[in-house]
Amino acid sequence: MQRKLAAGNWKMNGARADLSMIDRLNTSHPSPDCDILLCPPAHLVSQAVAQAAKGTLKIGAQNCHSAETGAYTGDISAGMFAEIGASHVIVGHSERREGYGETDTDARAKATAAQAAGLIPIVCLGESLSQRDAGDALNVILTQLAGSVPADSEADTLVVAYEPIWAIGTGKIPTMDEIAEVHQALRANLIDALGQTGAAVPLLYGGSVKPANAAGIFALEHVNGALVGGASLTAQDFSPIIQALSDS
Ligand SMILES: O=C(CO)COP(=O)(O)O
Repeated sequence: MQRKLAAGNWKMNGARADLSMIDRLNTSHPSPDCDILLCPPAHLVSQAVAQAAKGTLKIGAQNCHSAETGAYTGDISAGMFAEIGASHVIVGHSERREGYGETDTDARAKATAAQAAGLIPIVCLGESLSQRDAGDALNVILTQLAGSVPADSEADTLVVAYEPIWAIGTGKIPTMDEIAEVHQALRANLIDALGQTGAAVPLLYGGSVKPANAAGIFALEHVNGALVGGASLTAQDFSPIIQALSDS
């Protein structure tokens, strides 16, 4: 069985005071097969780890460099995030692919570096609206999967997140059939590539996940959790999503 994961990506939002929501999330008790993760901006990771230490909530980073150390002004390596207590790192997010020209090769290099440092990479994939309208969504997503996932991943060293670009921050989500079709294809391809490991890799859906639509999404086969942006910024919105996943 796959572990479930409710992951919050704060993106470039949040201040120290907002870390108080960690105490509220840590008092929720999801089912034992369900993990909760918050990925605040880099400057808050260390303090978030300290604040989360009393409970089971995990803290991750939103990006890392693929090198261990070196002359990369402004960058932070996976090992550095591991040293301060992070457990996961998001790689290949569409906002990195679109805004910084990151490729599948970059995403795989970062994921490989994360695994080497003991972090679990959350590898993000997703099509644009024009790619979906052209009937190319599955092809795009499976090409990204093949190019972005490290070949020697294990079930407990990899998470894959399907995030259609047009659903991020828009309030629009694909139909349940569309999400199910993509997750089914991701599962089949991961099994082809990784054998039984591929059957156990957690698959997340991301893009406008809200308290109102979470239960329907989590009821789908091969959806093992969510990567949540806007609705992870407050405990009021994130808690019911965690509860829906725990109950699924
Ligand atoms: O990009 C996302 C998470 O990584 C999704 O963001 P929203 O939940 O705000 O649509």
